[in-house]
Amino acid sequence: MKLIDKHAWIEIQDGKILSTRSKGRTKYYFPGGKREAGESDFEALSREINEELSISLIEDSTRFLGIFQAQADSHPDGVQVKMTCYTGAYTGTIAAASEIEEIVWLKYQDKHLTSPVDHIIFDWLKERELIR
Ligand SMILES: Nc1nc2c([nH]c(=O)n2[C@H]2C[C@H](O)[C@@H](COP(=O)(O)OP(=O)(O)OP(=O)(O)O)O2)c(=O)[nH]1
Repeated sequence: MKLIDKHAWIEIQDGKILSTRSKGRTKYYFPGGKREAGESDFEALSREINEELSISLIEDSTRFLGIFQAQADSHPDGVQVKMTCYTGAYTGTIAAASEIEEIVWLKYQDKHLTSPVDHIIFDWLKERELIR
């Protein structure tokens, strides 16, 4: 089984969760990406988040949330994506950069606009009353 190992940043404000859409895509994804050789978890996460959202994550505030796995969107059946999710504070102003075309704040009822692994994350957050 092929496994795509990713880190993702979960940012909730006012009960809504930040999500992104890349150029040429229809589904919304949580921001993040794959580790490059030699990077720590925080280095990988903060690099990806800076590239996609133009902000800097603050290392001391970063907290592990959970690991979630499902079929990867836009890949053949059986390819799974594993998302290691973190929360954390940041400096700067969120603005779409590089491949990101759109940034949205989604409610639980918007879950269907996202990928399978994000459905699991939405349910997990809703059970804990972290999103509305
Ligand atoms: N960052 C992120 N990736 C996700 C989410 N849900 C989900 O299925 N993925 C999948 C989409 C990508 O097809 C897959 C592989 O990521 P990748 O880092 O290899 O993607 P990529 O930009 O090279 O895109 P791809 O052409 O391989 O699809 O991870 C999500 O919420 N956030």
